[in-house]
Amino acid sequence: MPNNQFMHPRNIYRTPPAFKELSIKYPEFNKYASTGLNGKIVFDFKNQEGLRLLTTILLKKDFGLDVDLPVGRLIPTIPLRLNYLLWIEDLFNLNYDNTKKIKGIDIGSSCIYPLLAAKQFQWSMVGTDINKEAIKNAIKNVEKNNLQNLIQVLEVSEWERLLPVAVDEHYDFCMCNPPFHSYSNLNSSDDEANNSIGITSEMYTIGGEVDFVKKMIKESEILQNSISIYTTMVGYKASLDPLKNELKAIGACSVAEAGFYQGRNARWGIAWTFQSDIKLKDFLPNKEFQKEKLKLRPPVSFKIPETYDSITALTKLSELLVSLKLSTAILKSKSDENVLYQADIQAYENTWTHQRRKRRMEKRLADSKRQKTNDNCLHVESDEEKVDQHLETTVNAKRLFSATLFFNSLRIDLYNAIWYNIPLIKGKNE
Ligand SMILES: C[S@@+](CC[C@H](N)C(=O)[O-])C[C@H]1O[C@@H](n2cnc3c(N)ncnc32)[C@H](O)[C@@H]1O
Repeated sequence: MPNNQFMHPRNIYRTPPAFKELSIKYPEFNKYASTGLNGKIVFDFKNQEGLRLLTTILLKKDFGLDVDLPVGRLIPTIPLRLNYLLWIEDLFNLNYDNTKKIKGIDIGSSCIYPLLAAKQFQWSMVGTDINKEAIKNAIKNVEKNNLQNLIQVLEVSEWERLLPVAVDEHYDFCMCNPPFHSYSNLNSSDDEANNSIGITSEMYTIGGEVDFVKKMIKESEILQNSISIYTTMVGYKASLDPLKNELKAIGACSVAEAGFYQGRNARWGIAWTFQSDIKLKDFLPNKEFQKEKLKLRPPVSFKIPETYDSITALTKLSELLVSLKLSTAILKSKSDENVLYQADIQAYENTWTHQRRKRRMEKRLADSKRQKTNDNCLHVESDEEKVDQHLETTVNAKRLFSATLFFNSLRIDLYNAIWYNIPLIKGKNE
């Protein structure tokens, strides 16, 4: 699973679940799994029924929680829930010793956060929701797990976030996984909204998550120290800036942010406090990784046509780098006879986004020309396309990169960006 190295260091799902073990222990799991040619169990993550089953199995196996996840409702991905909870735990570790009894509020609760928080950390939680069905399911799951002593479930009105719960009582924290999307996106082309599974009130709210959290911020301004640490998750990174501006405007003492990465999915967190004695800390594993990325990113290899000698391969690759406007500084080491070519590559602008589409268009054009001229170099283009695809996926977040390219008649290593395998065929120029 990509992105797992960005999970919270204490997240048990940094090591993906052992599907083989699950398939033996839970025979019903096999309905959604198959054995690949390499003997590995492949799970169908796109199947909602399968995903629901996997989530219930993991909750049982890893947390001793017996949870009913109703059909048609949001299926809570546990690695994400843990990433968020573990960041909150980090914030407590910064401020309190581990004997402190923690009391928190979860706004918008199918009860997954309170269940995990109570079971894993023994925090006592109040879970609120506006949806009667969600409340009913939450209560059922709390009772099923005998956690009534730690979890209370409350129905609240759509217009409120924290006030009804925290007005007369102090809480150590609050958390929230708000409906991300705005009703104006209902039936729109927003992929994120369209791909989410759940009922409308789980996913949509007036003004989207920014307005939802702004209301929470407004209430926090009234409540001040009634809650020591306010936190929320957001589904869009772009929501962080308007929320941080809002927090600045109301004079929050300190603000921190977090990145929750799991599988191919990312979410963000924001925390604030009005207490000057409370310390907050960012959790931005991706940013840390950006600093370290040149050391960490594993190379990816691509085969190039067997008919290429190393000079041809190098020429093709150089053409590609030039077309991507990458600056290439040749660093050929004279001392090492095996090194034919060594270069330092820098990107100053994002020229690779949509390269695949551009290539496809160019290929189509070239194909139609080729039909006329009966040219036979189709193979070469498709390999270049592969390199493009890789560059596109590797550096897709408009991330500029620097890479070192070595060429020694065996392979070209674009360290941290690409690993280009060159077969050992000596050309007549070598
Ligand atoms: C994205 S779901 C999150 C559910 C659960 N916390 C999770 O992480 O799986 C958002 C939830 O917020 C609830 N909700 C919407 N407006 C609310 C409000 N004003 N107060 C409390 N809950 C609300 C919805 O009914 C829904 O259950």
